[in-house]
Amino acid sequence: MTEFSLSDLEKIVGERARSGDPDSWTAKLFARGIDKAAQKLGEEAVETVIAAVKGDREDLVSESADLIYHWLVVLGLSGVPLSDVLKELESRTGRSGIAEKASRPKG
Ligand SMILES: N=c1c2ncn([C@@H]3O[C@H](COP(=O)(O)OP(=O)(O)OP(=O)(O)O)[C@@H](O)[C@H]3O)c2ncn1[C@@H]1O[C@H](COP(=O)(O)O)[C@@H](O)[C@H]1O
Repeated sequence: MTEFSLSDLEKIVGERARSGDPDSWTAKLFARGIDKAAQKLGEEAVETVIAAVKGDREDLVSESADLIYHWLVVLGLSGVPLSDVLKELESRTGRSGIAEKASRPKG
């Protein structure tokens, strides 16, 4: 299991966005703004769906990586930290009772 996390990628995206490096895809996307970044996110989502429906495992992994990267770019451009999304997801575990069920003794 890799140690690499979404939080690591969020940091890289933030650093590359601020780098001004002409070779950086991240810096280019940030310069082009939210409309272009959101469009790319939509395209990667569609490509991920196609890979899943085709049952192409290799493409599904690759397109999922593109999707998550572009999603973090859109979050960054929108000023939404990843931690806000994780907090929202965490709050939903309580809503469904999964967290309580997991800690309850069996039997
Ligand atoms: N994870 C990614 C990542 N996934 C996809 N991409 C880029 O996303 C782009 C999408 O490719 P497409 O073919 O869909 O787009 P395109 O045809 O080139 O562009 P358009 O014609 O649609 O405008 C490609 O240029 C990919 O290289 C990524 N670019 C960067 N990262 C991460 O960001 C880091 C910093 O990258 P740079 O900002 O490029 O230094 C990298 O080390 C990676 O960790």
